[in-house]
Amino acid sequence: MSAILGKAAQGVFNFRAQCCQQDRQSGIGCNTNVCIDMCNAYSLRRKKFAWAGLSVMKLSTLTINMNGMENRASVRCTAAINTGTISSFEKVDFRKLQNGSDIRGVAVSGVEGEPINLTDPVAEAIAAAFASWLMDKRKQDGKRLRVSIGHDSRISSKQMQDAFSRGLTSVGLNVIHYGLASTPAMFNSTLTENENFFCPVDGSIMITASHLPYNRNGFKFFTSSGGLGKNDIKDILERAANIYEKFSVEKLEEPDNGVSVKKVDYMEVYTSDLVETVRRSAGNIDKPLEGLHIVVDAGNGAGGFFAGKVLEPLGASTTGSQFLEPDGMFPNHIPNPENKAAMKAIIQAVKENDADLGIIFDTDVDRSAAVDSNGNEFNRNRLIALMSALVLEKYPGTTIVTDSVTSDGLTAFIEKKLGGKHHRFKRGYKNVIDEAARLDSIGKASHLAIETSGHGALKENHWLDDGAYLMVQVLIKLASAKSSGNDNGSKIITDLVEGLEEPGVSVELRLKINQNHADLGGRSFQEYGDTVLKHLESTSDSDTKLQKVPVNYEGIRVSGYGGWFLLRLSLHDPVLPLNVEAPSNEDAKKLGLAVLNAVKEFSALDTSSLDDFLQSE
Ligand SMILES: O=P(O)(O)OC[C@H]1O[C@H](O)[C@H](O)[C@@H](O)[C@@H]1O
Repeated sequence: MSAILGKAAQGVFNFRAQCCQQDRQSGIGCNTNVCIDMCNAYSLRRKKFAWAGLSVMKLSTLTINMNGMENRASVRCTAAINTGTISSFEKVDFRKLQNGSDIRGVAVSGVEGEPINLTDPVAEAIAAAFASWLMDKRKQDGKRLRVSIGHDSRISSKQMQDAFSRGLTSVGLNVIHYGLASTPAMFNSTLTENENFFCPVDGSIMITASHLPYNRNGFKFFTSSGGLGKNDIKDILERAANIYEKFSVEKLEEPDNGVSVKKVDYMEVYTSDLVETVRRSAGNIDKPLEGLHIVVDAGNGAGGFFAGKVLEPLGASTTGSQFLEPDGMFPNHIPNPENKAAMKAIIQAVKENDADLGIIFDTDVDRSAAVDSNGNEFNRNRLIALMSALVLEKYPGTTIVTDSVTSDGLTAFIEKKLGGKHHRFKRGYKNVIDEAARLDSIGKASHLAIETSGHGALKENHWLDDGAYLMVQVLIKLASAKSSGNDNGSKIITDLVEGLEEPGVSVELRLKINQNHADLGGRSFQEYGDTVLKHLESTSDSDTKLQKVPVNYEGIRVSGYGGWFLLRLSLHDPVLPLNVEAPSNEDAKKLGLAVLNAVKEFSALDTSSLDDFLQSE
């Protein structure tokens, strides 16, 4: 199989190399968007493409139509055309595309210092590599594997989708396009039993870079066992680098692979499942949210469906919902519930519309947050407290697994008020989910894995990391309160987090490690960061005002001055994020100063954000 894979993958790349070579010769410049259409014409209709006849005018038309951007301002179309101009076969360090358990890169030019590294050939190589990984994992029983592809609203997503599709079909996999979709829906498609929608698929890809700026893009991969982990991604990128290396060596051969490429509206299936879940839990009432006013803010990402396809069928009014239309330039605010401007926008929408509830999603809808009718946020610790309360009503005593930056007040709330157990683990949604599943599998019942970032997964939902499903839990609570005669809007939700102690001050400062600094002395930034952390640990041990937290899974977490700090290594960046929580600014500064005194001798560490915090009023 791998021989076929190599051959087929080379076929596509050789053809693309020819396209782009002719492109250069014609003096037009290598426009990747045009190559897309040629290669589709080639691999799907198996016809050779006549390059010479394209005029510059036609190039633009093709690009605009292919990007599905007909309705956008012309300035954006121009941006997209420019972004397609790349030198396709430059050397690429595939390892650099790994971002934890995701792949992320720059897909659009125009941002200084951020050259494109997610070109079409790179995406095709990754697709072919994913296919080979999947074929190794699955027993095929002679059946052709099928893979679903969805994408968020980014301006490069459609282009990436087409490149990915070519990479998969080139090695003989069937492909089903979902178009605009959410990350959780893509995972769901590996579980759905519905042949009308070609489900379940053997594997699934979401094209997204979550909340990152418009010029980035990336891939998340799923099988029915869940999202791929770090090691799988490393494996796929190594395979992709090999595939990429080999092209332009052999002559083009037409793969006789008889693949099918289909398009279905899978979001229809996913959203009707969510609707049915609420109806069922509310006692099979058709419109259990009738009379409630709920506004949604999708930040122009992929989450706009939640208003029209989930809330309205359930009877809620969604007037005043905002930024539901996809726009990959994200003109209103960053689609990220951790972003202050985003939260401000949804709070304002709730207040202006006198709504009962506000719901906000990130770009690809694996994260969410809510706002009650008074504008109180259910975000970060408060979101975890709310979800813990809902989950512990159903599963008393269960363990809630969270990331490492959660507050002491949250632990007290989960354990003392709700009667559950709090297992504060590491940052990273995949880490949190895997840990909850692991605990559960060894008999320590765990039903919720959730991060302060808004990622959350329930055991009952296959540990699927789904911002929409979290909000469905809130809707179920509102619906069942309504059906039992409690018509107080979101008050029932607000009451659930009563008693959660919140810190007076909570800050996150990100201390950068300058990788080119002589103080690293040949060490990696991880090694350097570890040395900083060890030093902080020993200075904290000798400070009588500070106590190291006994159970801690990442970085150095220390209690003192009525609060705590955590210094740890970022999952992705050469950065040591520092979280500090304390009853007052004064106490927070004492904690910050303890950190500064310990780390200031490390000259490659940029402590300016901590200095600024300590000097602030
Ligand atoms: O370690 P950091 O740089 O703070 O990033 C950590 C965060 O990275 C991404 O946003 C992941 O989606 C989160 O699950 C994770 O918690």
